[in-house]
Amino acid sequence: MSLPIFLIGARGCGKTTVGEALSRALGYAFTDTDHHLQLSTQRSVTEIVAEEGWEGFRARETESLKAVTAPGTVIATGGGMILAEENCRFMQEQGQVIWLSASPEVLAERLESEPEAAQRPTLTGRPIADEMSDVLRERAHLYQAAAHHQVNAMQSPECVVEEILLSLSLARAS
Ligand SMILES: Nc1ncnc2c1ncn2[C@@H]1O[C@H](COP(=O)(O)OP(=O)(O)O)[C@@H](O)[C@H]1O
Ligand SMILES: O=C(O)C1=C[C@@H](OP(=O)(O)O)[C@@H](O)[C@H](O)C1
Ligand SMILES: [Mg+2]
Repeated sequence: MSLPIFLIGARGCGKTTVGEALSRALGYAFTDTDHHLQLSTQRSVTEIVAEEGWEGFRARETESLKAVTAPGTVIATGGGMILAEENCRFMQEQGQVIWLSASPEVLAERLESEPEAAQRPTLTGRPIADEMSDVLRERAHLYQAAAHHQVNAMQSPECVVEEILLSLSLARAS
């Protein structure tokens, strides 16, 4: 059985972009917890947060994670998925968890050039570069603790996919 692969990491690290490419390389299905949430509620992340607050969004995010998890699937999670211990435990038990790691400067640069406001309402109300520093300071240890493998997300999506495939094959061989 092919265990699901969960991609975790901060906004802009490439979970959605790399996840699609990884699924093609493996012949797996691809799914994204935020896309699932948007389809099932017919609302954007920004609309859900405006109507239900972050607490409401986080509860829906946990439901979404469980709904999309299946064998032979690459799952791009939202950047805050690791905030709930329940989600971390679930991902670790169900499959392989990969952290796409990048510096706050690289993340901010990507998000400034393509903000996708409907997907990414502000988390702190601060300018994006400051927000990404704050977020990584708070969350880096959570990404690290949740992940089976850490990969460098500051390279082309093709190279990130290669590094993930290498990590998975090395883990299988050991
Ligand atoms: N490895 C990469 N190199 C350069 N740009 C990237 C890379 N991965 C993603 N991007 C760009 O960064 C932005 C955020 O990517 P996305 O996949 O939506 O990240 P996430 O799902 O982790 O928030 C998009 O504009 C995407 O094209
Ligand atoms: O970091 C976060 O808390 C969030 C990241 C977003 O997903 P991406 O990481 O795919 O942008 C989305 O789930 C929501 O805006 C919250
Ligand atoms: Mg995404």
